[in-house]
Amino acid sequence: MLLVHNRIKSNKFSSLGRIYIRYNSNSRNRWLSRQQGDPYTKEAKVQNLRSRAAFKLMQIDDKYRIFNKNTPNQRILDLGYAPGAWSQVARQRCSPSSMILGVDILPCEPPHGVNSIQANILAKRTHDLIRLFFSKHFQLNRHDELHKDHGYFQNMLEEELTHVKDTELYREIFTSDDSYDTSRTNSTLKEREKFPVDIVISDMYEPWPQTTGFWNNITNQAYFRMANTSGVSIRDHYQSIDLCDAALITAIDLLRPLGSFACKLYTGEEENLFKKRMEAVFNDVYKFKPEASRNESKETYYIGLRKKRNIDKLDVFSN
Ligand SMILES: C[S@@+](CC[C@H](N)C(=O)[O-])C[C@H]1O[C@@H](n2cnc3c(N)ncnc32)[C@H](O)[C@@H]1O
Repeated sequence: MLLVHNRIKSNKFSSLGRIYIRYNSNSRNRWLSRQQGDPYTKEAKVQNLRSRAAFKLMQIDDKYRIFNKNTPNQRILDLGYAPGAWSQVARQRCSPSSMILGVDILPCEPPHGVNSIQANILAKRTHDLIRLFFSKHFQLNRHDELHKDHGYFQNMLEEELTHVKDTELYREIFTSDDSYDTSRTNSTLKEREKFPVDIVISDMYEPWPQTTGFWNNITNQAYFRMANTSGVSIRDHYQSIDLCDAALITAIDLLRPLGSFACKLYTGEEENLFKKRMEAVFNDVYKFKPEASRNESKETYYIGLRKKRNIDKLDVFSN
């Protein structure tokens, strides 16, 4: 990431003082010419996919069969979903009755048939919102169809959380382990409510280049809060490990036993430790570099299948 003093570059934003700019013009030009000649970028346009990243997930799914069109009512959580290409793939490859929730720290209009919230996955409240979104007990807007097509219901979800958080039923279902009243509902249902997600996919890391709309100087500076790849591999690796751990913790907390997981990692010296943590959570763990991932990129993908039961987070992270 290039730190510049904005006044040096341009008078336009001088009152805002310092800003971070992700690209200098050379690296931006390199990026643009690579994109222009890239067959996956072209094909993404033809197929109306929001980015070439879609093909990486397709290739992961072709090999490991994460999605299943014949399984109804699946619940899919897409972490770092913006601009939405992975969610589009999930939408295409899951049954129409499946629910997909995209979470991103950036604002983004989700693709058709996908819901979204703008939230930081590192915050516990984000986990609460995700659980509430997928909950059968507290299902929102049963009567309207709004949530089926659009993601613009975040305020309703936040409001609902404020209302239900202190209720006994919420505590019983979401927070207590032992004192749950099984006469109210059976234990399978309880497990489904506590671990409501069938598939977690995470491509969290670099944001897509923004060509329209807001720019770095918007008031809440969302662009600063995420991890941009810097080109300095050691920095990229550690930031990536943090986000992979955040995705793994989300999977421990919200993914159902036997559920599936896929996440992107920028390789580096802590990769083996991450792999061990994956092995503590999933029965089958694979590392895979899809063809659509550029050779020169340090990204690789970890796939976890058949999540184990009764995982102790402390055990996973004390290795
Ligand atoms: C490479 S993009 C994802 C591309 C997406 N999978 C697609 O196919 O369109 C990575 C995304 O991760 C998001 N991100 C980074 N840190 C995050 C965090 N802590 N919480 C939520 N999203 C985050 C970024 O905002 C960015 O949009």
